[in-house]
Amino acid sequence: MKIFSAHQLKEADQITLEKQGISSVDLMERAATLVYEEIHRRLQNADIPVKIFCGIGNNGGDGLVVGRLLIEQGYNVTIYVVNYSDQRSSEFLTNYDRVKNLTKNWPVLLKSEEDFPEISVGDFVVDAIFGIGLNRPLGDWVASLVRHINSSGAFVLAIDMPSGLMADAATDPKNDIIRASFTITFQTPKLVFFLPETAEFVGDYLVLDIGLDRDHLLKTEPVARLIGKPEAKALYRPRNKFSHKGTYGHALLVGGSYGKMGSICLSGTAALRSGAGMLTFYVPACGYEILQTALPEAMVLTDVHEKTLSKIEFDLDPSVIGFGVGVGTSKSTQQAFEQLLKKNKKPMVIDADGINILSKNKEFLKLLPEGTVLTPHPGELKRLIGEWKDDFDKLEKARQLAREHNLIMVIKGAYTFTVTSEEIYINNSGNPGMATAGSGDVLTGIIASLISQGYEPLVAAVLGVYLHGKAGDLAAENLSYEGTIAGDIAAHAGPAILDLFKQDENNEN
Ligand SMILES: NC(=O)C1=CN([C@@H]2O[C@H](COP(=O)(O)OP(=O)(O)OC[C@H]3O[C@@H](n4cnc5c(N)ncnc54)[C@H](OP(=O)(O)O)[C@@H]3O)[C@@H](O)[C@H]2O)[C@@H](O)CC1
Ligand SMILES: Nc1ncnc2c1ncn2[C@@H]1O[C@H](COP(=O)(O)OP(=O)(O)O)[C@@H](O)[C@H]1O
Ligand SMILES: [K+]
Repeated sequence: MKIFSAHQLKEADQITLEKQGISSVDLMERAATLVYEEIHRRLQNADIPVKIFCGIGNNGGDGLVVGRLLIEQGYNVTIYVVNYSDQRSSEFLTNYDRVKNLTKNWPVLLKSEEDFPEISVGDFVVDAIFGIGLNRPLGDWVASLVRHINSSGAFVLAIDMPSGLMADAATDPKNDIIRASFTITFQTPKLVFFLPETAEFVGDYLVLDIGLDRDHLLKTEPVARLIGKPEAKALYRPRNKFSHKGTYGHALLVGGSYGKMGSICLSGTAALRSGAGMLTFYVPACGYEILQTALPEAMVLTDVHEKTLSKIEFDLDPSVIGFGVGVGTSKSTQQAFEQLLKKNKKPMVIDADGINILSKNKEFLKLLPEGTVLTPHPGELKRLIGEWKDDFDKLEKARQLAREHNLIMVIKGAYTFTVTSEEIYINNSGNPGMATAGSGDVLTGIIASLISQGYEPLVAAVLGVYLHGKAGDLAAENLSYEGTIAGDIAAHAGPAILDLFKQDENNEN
């Protein structure tokens, strides 16, 4: 699914109005009617107080329409107008009159803190104060209204965006932002729904297709793409009946150290479980028996050194090299990595201490082959690109590094972002059960495996991240979040591939 900026959405609104020959009041009616239907479907005429807080722009206009439709349906609704300015939009005004015509009363006007109504835990609050038009922090009393709503404990449904968040810019965490229980958003989710600093304000979200012009949206380059099952399925390439193990490449995983051989074992298991034709480990000598025993399908080459890597030399022609898992950052390992980079031309996936070594030796970056995939978690990323001011700054810095060295940056998190010099892909699978030691090692193995099978590194990263998350989801279905460990994620890589072709009841990933 494409993610558009506020500017792009406003442009699409305009084009839609022209092409469909409708007014913006009509489009607002259409969009807000869909919101009303969702609310009505959930509340089923329950007798709970519905309190709708409307701004004076078009987000407020949506709130007025929703309020009118709920009143017509017999709900117990109070509409409040958050009168932060006199510049009411014309769509707001049209719907303001429509509410008056229906109820014979004007909505309740809020102009300062003294006007705030009581909000009880059992109320159903609708936040229609600001949508994608917010472009600066909330003013004084509006900010305290947001605090008032947040501290009420009531269920809060945000229309389009939680008020206080901007669609495509960072919000200072000190600012007040509606903490929505649920957000119903129009046409596409917004970028801030997925960023660690802002995602928590959105709650669960639902995207409503409000019928913006399809042709225009199709040809508009989005700010990011959300990768769910349909997108992942489109990337998957089925196997040829007459293929053999050579068709699916030979993955070489270099890493491990004394006491950390499990990490590379997890990567290797995931690599084979996601389809690599052959797998060789290159590890310190102490890993030999461990790996031959734990994963008999793999071959093992060893370093002369017992506990850490000191010289990476092998007589095979790998399709991909995965480096860094459990490898440590000793001086000799750093040197061995440098020597490997100097002679290697094969695609690479670099994780964990491999990234830490790059951070300590920035000059190694220019030795990386084109399209190298780096898979940092936030700590590793910080060592690599330095501190960031906010999530947008982080994305920009990651993008700059990607551009400078032709890299694919897989920034891991609850929503993993894959960033190239041009594009952003946001993964929509995975769960908190994956916050467990070694789950990142599994991802390294899956991405290396897909590259070894012939997928382009970017496709391997995007599809690999999706399959990894889905494998975590399938594992947690049987084992619970708490009971899922990294090995279970690796074991479910195959079921995650099978799941691409399963029809879902609710059409979600
Ligand atoms: N036909 C359509 O277009 C459709 C639109 N739809 C709905 O419209 C929503 C966007 O509406 P909107 O553009 O009117 O912006 P909204 O978020 O209501 O803000 C109002 C104005 O407030 C201002 N402002 C900004 N920050 C401020 C601040 N901190 N403190 C005070 N004022 C501030 C700023 O104006 P400014 O002062 O910058 O000139 C801004 O314009 C969208 O989210 C969706 O819900 C749907 O109905 C689908 C069809
Ligand atoms: N809450 C979560 N939701 C979805 N995925 C998660 C969550 N927590 C962790 N993950 C995923 O688990 C993996 C953790 O990787 P990492 O931090 O490198 O772990 P390790 O170093 O233990 O292998 C990442 O792919 C990340 O996206
Ligand atoms: K809102």
